[in-house]
Amino acid sequence: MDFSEISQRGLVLLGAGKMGSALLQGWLARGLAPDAVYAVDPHPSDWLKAQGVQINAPLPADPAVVLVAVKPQMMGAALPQLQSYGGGRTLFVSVAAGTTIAAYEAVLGGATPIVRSMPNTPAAVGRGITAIIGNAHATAAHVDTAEALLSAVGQVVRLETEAQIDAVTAVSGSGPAYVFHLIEALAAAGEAEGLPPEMAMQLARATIIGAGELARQAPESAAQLRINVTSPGGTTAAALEVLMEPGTGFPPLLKRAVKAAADRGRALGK
Ligand SMILES: NC(=O)C1=CN([C@@H]2O[C@H](COP(=O)(O)OP(=O)(O)OC[C@H]3O[C@@H](n4cnc5c(N)ncnc54)[C@H](OP(=O)(O)O)[C@@H]3O)[C@@H](O)[C@H]2O)C=CC1
Ligand SMILES: O=C(O)[C@@H]1CCC=N1
Repeated sequence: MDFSEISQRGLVLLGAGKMGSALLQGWLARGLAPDAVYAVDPHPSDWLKAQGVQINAPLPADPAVVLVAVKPQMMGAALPQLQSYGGGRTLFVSVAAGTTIAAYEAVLGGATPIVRSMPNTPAAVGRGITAIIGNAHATAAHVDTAEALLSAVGQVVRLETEAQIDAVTAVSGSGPAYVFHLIEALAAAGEAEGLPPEMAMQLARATIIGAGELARQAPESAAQLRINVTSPGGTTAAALEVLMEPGTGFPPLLKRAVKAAADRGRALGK
């Protein structure tokens, strides 16, 4: 990405926790000058302090971008300090779950260019996926800038409507937690079948990583990759009979889980 405008005008990073830091790491790796970044965070981490960015310093008058990465619950306290940037040349990019574009516009003014996004934590290793949607005042160039910033940590998809973001949050935003829980549950099941705990965890972790990498590289669909593991009358078929059981298997369970997450996202937005 060409960071020249951000280098000249600066980027304010509001909240340098897990997500803010993952993004910052991606930008710095792509060549953004550290001193163009103004991080605002009440408790800067040692990692942040070592990056050479400005931390809780006086903010620039006309930053190119404000990236909002505080928890939705902190938004009410955090956002008003940036109100003076509203309605001007500054692009706001939000990664917060549940905070709507309308909520930003209520604080910053309707004429503010805003891109709402939903990334996920694999961004920390450059393998995230982020969905983005701009408000009426976000030009194509603004959305391109947001996409460039977010693609520093992985893939980016563009949404057609803001309403889709609650489903995105429930699938890919929260999704890494489901996969980590799958590792935990698979390891525990291996222990129950007699494996030592450490070995069960090693096997479960390597299996999720290996299957994920195969899903990334292989041209086949996920369904075909599943079929490739499944010998007729074999062990996988026995397990899949349980996991694909109507009413109790993975599909209805994940449907309930994803719906709960999407409902929570919608509730946070009220
Ligand atoms: N974690 C995830 O998987 C994902 C998170 N998100 C979204 O990203 C946002 C951040 O989440 P995450 O990084 O996990 O949370 P973190 O708690 O790790 O980061 C939030 C940071 O904001 C800081 N903070 C609190 N109050 C203020 C303030 N007034 N001004 C500036 N900074 C402040 C916090 O400091 P302190 O801890 O000291 O209070 C913390 O360092 C959330 O809105 C979440 O919805 C989106 C996608 C995925
Ligand atoms: O749990 C949350 O609310 C955030 C949003 C997606 C992942 N973490």
